[in-house]
Amino acid sequence: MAPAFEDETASETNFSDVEQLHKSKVTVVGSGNWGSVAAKLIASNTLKLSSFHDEVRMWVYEEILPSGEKLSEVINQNNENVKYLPGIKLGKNVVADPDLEHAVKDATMLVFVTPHQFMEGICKRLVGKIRGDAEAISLIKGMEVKMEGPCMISTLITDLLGINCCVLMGANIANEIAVEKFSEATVGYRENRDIAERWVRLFSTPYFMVSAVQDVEGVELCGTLKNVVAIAAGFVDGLEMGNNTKAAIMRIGLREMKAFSKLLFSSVRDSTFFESCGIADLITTCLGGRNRKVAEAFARNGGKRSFDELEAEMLQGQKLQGVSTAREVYEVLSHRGWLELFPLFTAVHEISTGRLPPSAIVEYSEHTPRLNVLEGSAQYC
Ligand SMILES: NC(=O)c1ccc[n+]([C@@H]2O[C@H](COP(=O)([O-])OP(=O)(O)OC[C@H]3O[C@@H](n4cnc5c(N)ncnc54)[C@H](O)[C@@H]3O)[C@@H](O)[C@H]2O)c1
Ligand SMILES: O=P(O)(O)OC[C@H](O)CO
Repeated sequence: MAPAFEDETASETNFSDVEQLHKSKVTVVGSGNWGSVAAKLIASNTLKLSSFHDEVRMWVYEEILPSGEKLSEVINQNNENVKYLPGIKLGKNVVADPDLEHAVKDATMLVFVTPHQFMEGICKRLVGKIRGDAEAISLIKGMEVKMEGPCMISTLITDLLGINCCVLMGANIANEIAVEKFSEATVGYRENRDIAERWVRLFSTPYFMVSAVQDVEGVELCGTLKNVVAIAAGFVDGLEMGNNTKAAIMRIGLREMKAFSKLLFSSVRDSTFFESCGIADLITTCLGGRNRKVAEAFARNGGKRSFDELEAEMLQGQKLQGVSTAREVYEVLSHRGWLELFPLFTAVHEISTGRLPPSAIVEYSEHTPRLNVLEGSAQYC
C-alpha cells in the first residue's frame, strides 16, 4: 500500500505545483503612505482570489529608524509600516523586502507606487531583472520632462522595462482608505481590457470601488496635474481668501488640466475628467491633501520658508509631488510658448520658487478667458 500512497501524494503535489505556476505573483514597488495602503488592499484580495499567490512582496527603500532598527525588519516583525502608515496592520501575507531585484524577480504583476522623482532611477536598476511576461500598473502621480518633451511615468516604465503599464488614480487620500472609508478609483488602460479587469479585481474591495477607462494618458494626467492645483488651493487657504476663491481656483485649475492634457494627447477623453481620477481627486486633494497643507503653511509664512524645509518638517519623510510637477509643467509651457495660456499653472511655479508673492495666485488667474483659445484645439505632439 505504501507505493500507492506515495503516488497519490506525488500527483497531488504536481497538481498543486502546476496550479501555483499559473497564479499571478504581485510585488508592490514602494512602501510610503499610499504604497503601504495599496499593499494592504491587494493583500486582502490575494487571500480571497484563487488566481493570485497569497503573498504580496513590498519593496522597501531601506531606512534606519531612530531606534536603530531597519524599517523593513520592523515592518515584517510588526506587520505595520511604523514610519509611513503607523497604527495599521498590513496583512500577514505582506512581506517587506529591501532588495529591489529580489523583490521583483518572480513577479508577474508589478505595482509601482513611489514618489515620481525616484522612478527613473528605479526603472534603470530593474532593466533585465524582471520577467518578460510581467504586467505593470503605476499609482504614481507625476511626470518626467525630457529633451523630447514630457514623459508620463507609465511611458517611462514601458520604455525602460519593455512591459505594458496601466495606471490607477483617484480621490484616494491614503490614510482614509487605510481605515476602510469608502472611496473610488479609476484604472486607465491602453488596449487590453482583460488586463485592466485583472487590475480592477486585484484592487477592488467593498470600500474601494474601481472602474476602468480606456484612456491611460487622461487618467494619469488628471492624477499628475491636480497636485499643481492643490498647491494653488493651499495658497488660497494660507491667505484666508475663503471658499468662493478656492472654488474658483479649482474650476480654473480643472480647465487648465483639461486643456494641457488635450494639447499633449489628442486622445484624452472629456469623460475622464468626470471619473474619480478627475474632478473627485481634484476636490479631495484641494480639501485634505498634503500638497494643500504644505502650500497653506508656505503662504502663511509669506513664502519666507521654502517648500523643502516645510515638507521635511511637516511630512516627516513623505514627499510632495505638486511643487516639482509645477516646475515640470512650467518647463513644457515655456518650451512650447504656452505660458500665457496657463496662468494658474505658471503662477504656482513662480510663487513656489519665490519669484512672485503667494497673493499672485488670484491676480494671475484672472486671465482664464485665454484658455478659450485652446478649446478643442490642435495637437502639439
Ligand atoms: N499618500 C497618498 O495619499 C497618495 C494617494 C494617491 C497617490 N499617491 C501617490 O503615490 C506616490 C507615492 O506616494 P506615497 O504616499 O506612497 O509616498 P510617501 O510620500 O508617503 O513616502 C515617500 C517614500 O519615498 C521613499 N523614498 C525616499 N527616498 C527614496 C529614494 N531615494 N528612492 C526611492 N524611494 C525613496 C520613502 O522610503 C517612502 O517610501 C506619489 O506619486 C503620490 O502622489 C499618494
Ligand atoms: O496628499 P496629496 O496632496 O499627495 O494627495 C494625495 C492623493 O493624491 C489624493 O488622491
